[in-house]
Amino acid sequence: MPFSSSNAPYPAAEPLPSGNAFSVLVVEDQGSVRAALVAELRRAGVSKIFEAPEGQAALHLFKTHRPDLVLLDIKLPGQDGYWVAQQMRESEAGDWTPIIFLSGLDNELDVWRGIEVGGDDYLVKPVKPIVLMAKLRAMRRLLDMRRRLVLMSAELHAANQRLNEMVEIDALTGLVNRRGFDRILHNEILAARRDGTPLTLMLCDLDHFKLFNDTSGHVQGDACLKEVGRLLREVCVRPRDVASRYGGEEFALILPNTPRSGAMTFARALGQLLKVRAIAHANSPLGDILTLSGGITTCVPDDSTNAESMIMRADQALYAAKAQGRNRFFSFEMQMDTVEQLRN
Ligand SMILES: Nc1nc2c(ncn2[C@@H]2O[C@H](COP(=O)(O)OP(=O)(O)OP(=O)(O)O)[C@@H](O)[C@H]2O)c(=O)[nH]1
Repeated sequence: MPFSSSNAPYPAAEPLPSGNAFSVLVVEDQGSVRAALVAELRRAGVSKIFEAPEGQAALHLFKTHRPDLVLLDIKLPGQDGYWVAQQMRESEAGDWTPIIFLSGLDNELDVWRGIEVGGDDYLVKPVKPIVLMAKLRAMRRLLDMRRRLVLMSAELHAANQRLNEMVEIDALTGLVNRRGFDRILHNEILAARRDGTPLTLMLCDLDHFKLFNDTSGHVQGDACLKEVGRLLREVCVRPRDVASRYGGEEFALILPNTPRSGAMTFARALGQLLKVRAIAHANSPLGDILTLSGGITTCVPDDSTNAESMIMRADQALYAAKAQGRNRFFSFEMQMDTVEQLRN
């Protein structure tokens, strides 16, 4: 008798909790045993049941329908249940479907081998309906728990990504903040070193911005910074150009694959755009509109180049631009060339 009907000492097998549909693949070569299992599963409320008499058909059904649980006989014509279980596990790639082995063999070595090849439990035939139901319930509980975990982990991953984006964005201007700037500059130095291409870093500082705040107030000052942010985003037309807010009224532009001449053209275009936009700066000693000064450094990075050294050079050039009267851009390397020429 393949399926035990005597369950007198046990309470009646209760159906599975209703809710999400639950599907089971029954792999059993003996038609009568299979029919008995299927009938019992139906009684238990299993909504979808797939049947296979041997391994290849079972694998095909498994891959096509991805059932929630597999009841798998060990002795099958052709490849045995151990092999089938192994193939199922390999085809899942990170996923998990509970597999319960069914066999008339009740020796411990079979249990060990079944679990070893990826089985989750083992039932000795004839199977009592109440035991089958208990196992189904337990597996379903595990499956539900796993699905919740997978969902939670996907949500956590998405939240982490959002958080990462948020912490690299400056709240006022919407530009990349200092943290993002540090990361991107570091990566671009590595990329430019690898590709042997010129990288430009430009530090820009608004001229007499303290005066702007003192005259127009902080709210207007903030609006002005926002407008400058928009403008910088506009001039960064290449996909890898990055405009960032480096500090209070300081901005930094990372311009990959941009040589010295290109950097100067870029700086001129930026100055021109700022002039056209004509943001009022009533008390500026330089005129009645907002201006900025910039320090530029350009290099094909070598092993000694790092973010600190590039920032230092751009900062030095910016200092010179301020000292020479503001509303201008200085290139660190061009200054060096000039110093070199004066020495000769
Ligand atoms: N409204 C506003 N002002 C800011 C913000 N961050 C920095 N500032 C102001 O920017 C001003 C910078 O002043 P300074 O460093 O003296 O520079 P400056 O007046 O622009 O003079 P130069 O750079 O030498 O031309 C200060 O008044 C800061 O308070 C901000 O987020 N909002």
